[in-house]
This record gives sequence, structure tokens and C-alpha cells, in this order.
Amino acid sequence: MTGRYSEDELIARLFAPIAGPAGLGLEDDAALLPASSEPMVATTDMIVAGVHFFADDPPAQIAKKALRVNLSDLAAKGAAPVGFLLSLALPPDWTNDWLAAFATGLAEDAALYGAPLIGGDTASTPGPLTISVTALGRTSRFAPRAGARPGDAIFVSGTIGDAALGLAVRRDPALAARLSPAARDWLLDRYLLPRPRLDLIETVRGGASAAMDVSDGLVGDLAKLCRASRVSALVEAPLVPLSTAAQEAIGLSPSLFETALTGGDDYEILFAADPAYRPPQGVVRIGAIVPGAAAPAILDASKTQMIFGKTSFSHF
Ligand SMILES: Nc1ncnc2c1ncn2[C@@H]1O[C@H](COP(=O)(O)OP(=O)(O)OP(=O)(O)O)[C@@H](O)[C@H]1O
Ligand SMILES: Cc1ncc(C[n+]2csc(CCOP(=O)(O)O)c2C)c(N)n1
Ligand SMILES: [Mg+2]
Repeated sequence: MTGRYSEDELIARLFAPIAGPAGLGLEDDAALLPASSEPMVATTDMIVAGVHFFADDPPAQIAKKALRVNLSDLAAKGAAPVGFLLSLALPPDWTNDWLAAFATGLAEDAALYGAPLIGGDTASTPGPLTISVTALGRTSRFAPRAGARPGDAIFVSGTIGDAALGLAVRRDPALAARLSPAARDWLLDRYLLPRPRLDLIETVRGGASAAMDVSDGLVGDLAKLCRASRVSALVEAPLVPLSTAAQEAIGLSPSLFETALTGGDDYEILFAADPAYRPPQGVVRIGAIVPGAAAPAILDASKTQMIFGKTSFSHF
């Protein structure tokens, strides 16, 4: 295709303006980060068209999602962002306008979250659009997955299930038509654009014996935290925080409660802490860590253990 930036041009025109000093103008082989007394935290997550987002989603939102899912991992570890690397595999049909809008969205979030671009890689692909971000952060105290102890309480931030229900709304026009416009818009937005909980960094550092972000689904992700900590858990499903929009959707179709608990894309923080710990507003207790190696038990309103078709999203 003609009339498009070359590889060098697109880096110089679209990405170099977003780069922080450590990126050396995106003209070097590698980034150079200054030393610091605080340990460095590194995480990477990729998003793939048709798997993590829809290829026709707005490019600015796709860029933001790619960055935000990584910032969510930093937040869950109590780390403040230092910068990020971006690897892009572009399918044959990309245009300058598409890529400019992508870069604009990325620039907005780099500024919003104080996370400058410091490098990356760009390649063509015969496959779907694939975006990989590696985020770096620093923390005075890393909250591991493996620190939960029997007796700890389990907390979760925000509301659970909105993004999974937003995806259900995208896939099911009949569900979309039955929801109020406000609920539909809320759920669709929560799917399109994660809100990484960097506002909870101090909470995680100060309170969490173990922490992780909820990306694959609350039930399955809690099982991962428990496995890493060699413990089990009891969760009271009625305590799991739901938005008004999620409650409306579940009211229309009760099986969507399972979708909310297991569907993923929440990007909220799940953590264990001493039971005497008093969480900040917007963080609620949903259960307790117990001894044992069994998968966490999720109890419904009548204290009966819930059985799930699958407990979280899995690629394979
Ligand atoms: N291809 C890989 N090579 C090396 N390590 C990997 C690879 N894939 C995953 N990991 C590691 O496995 C662990 C679990 O990764 P996983 O992607 O399940 O967690 P996550 O990134 O927190 O969750 P999510 O990707 O759903 O946001 C992490 O320590 C991650 O670094
Ligand atoms: C189009 C479309 N179909 C399905 C989903 C659901 N989904 C895909 S990956 C994932 C977990 C996080 O990914 P990872 O574990 O790779 O970090 C979830 C919940 C979606 N977001 N978009
Ligand atoms: Mg991952």
C-alpha cells in the first residue's frame, strides 16, 4: 500500500513525541533508566484483535487498553509507573489516520498516568493487530500473590463483572435492547476502557498480605492467589460489589451473575489483609482466607456452594 508512513517515519512522527527522556528520542537501541533506591517492577501483557478487543474499536481506546491492562498489574503490586515499552504488530490494512489516532490515545494516557513511552518495536504481520506493552514501575513494598495467610480477610475494589457484561452486551443485541440506555452505556464503556487502580497503590503497599489484579475473572483469579499462597478461601457471593448497571443486567437474566463473577476484564484489585484492616471507601470485604489446598468456595445467599461452568477466561 502507498501513501503510508515508513517504519522510521511512523516512529519519528507518531511515537517519538510521546517518548520520555529515558527513551532517548526513540533513536537508540535501548532505553536508559536512571538508578533509584526503590526496586523496579516489570510486567508485560499483550492484547490481540478478536481476542482482547474488537478490530473496529476506536484506535485511541485500543491504545489505552493496551497500556491500562499493564498499569493495572503495576497497581496490584503497589508500584507507581516509571514508563513503558510498546511492541506493535500491524496487519496489512493499517492507515496513517488509524495510527495517528492510536498514538493520540496513547499520548493522553501516558500523560494521565505519568507513564512515558521509553521504547518498543514495530513489525508487519499477516495476522491480527497485536499490541504488547511492557510496563515498568517502582515500589517501596511489592505486594506478592503468595502472601495470604489463613485468617486474612479478602477485599476487592470497585465493582465486579461490568466489563464481562459489557462484552455480553456487545455480543447479544437482544440483551442490549432490554437494558436501560444508562446501564448499557456503562457496561460497554467498562469493557472498552479499563480503569487501572493506581489510586490504590498506598492501600496495597500498606494493607495487603497478598494482591493481584482481576483480569481473567474474580473466581479463577482468587484461585490463583490462593494457589500461590498455599491456602484456600471462602467467599460470600452476595458481598461481591456490583454496579447498578450489572444488577439491572442480572435482574433481566440471572445467569449473568456467573458471567460477572468469572468473566474477567475487571482490572480491579483483589487482596488479602489482616481482618482488623479497615479498607478505604470503594474497597469491600468479600470473604476470608482459610487453610487448605481446595479451590476457593463461593457461597450463595443461602450459603450453598456455587458451581461454575468455568471459573475464569483462559486462552487454551
Ligand atoms: N510466555 C511467558 N514467558 C514467561 N513468563 C510468562 C509467560 N506467560 C506468562 N508468564 C508469567 O506467568 C505469570 C502469570 O501470568 P498471567 O499472564 O497469567 O498473569 P497476569 O499477567 O497477572 O494476568 P493477565 O495476563 O490475565 O492480566 C506471570 O508471572 C507472568 O510473568
Ligand atoms: C473480543 C473479546 N473477546 C473476549 C474477551 C474476554 N477476554 C479476553 S482475554 C481476557 C482476560 C485477560 O487477558 P489475558 O489473560 O491475556 O491478559 C478476557 C476476559 C475480550 N476482552 N474481548
Ligand atoms: Mg499476563
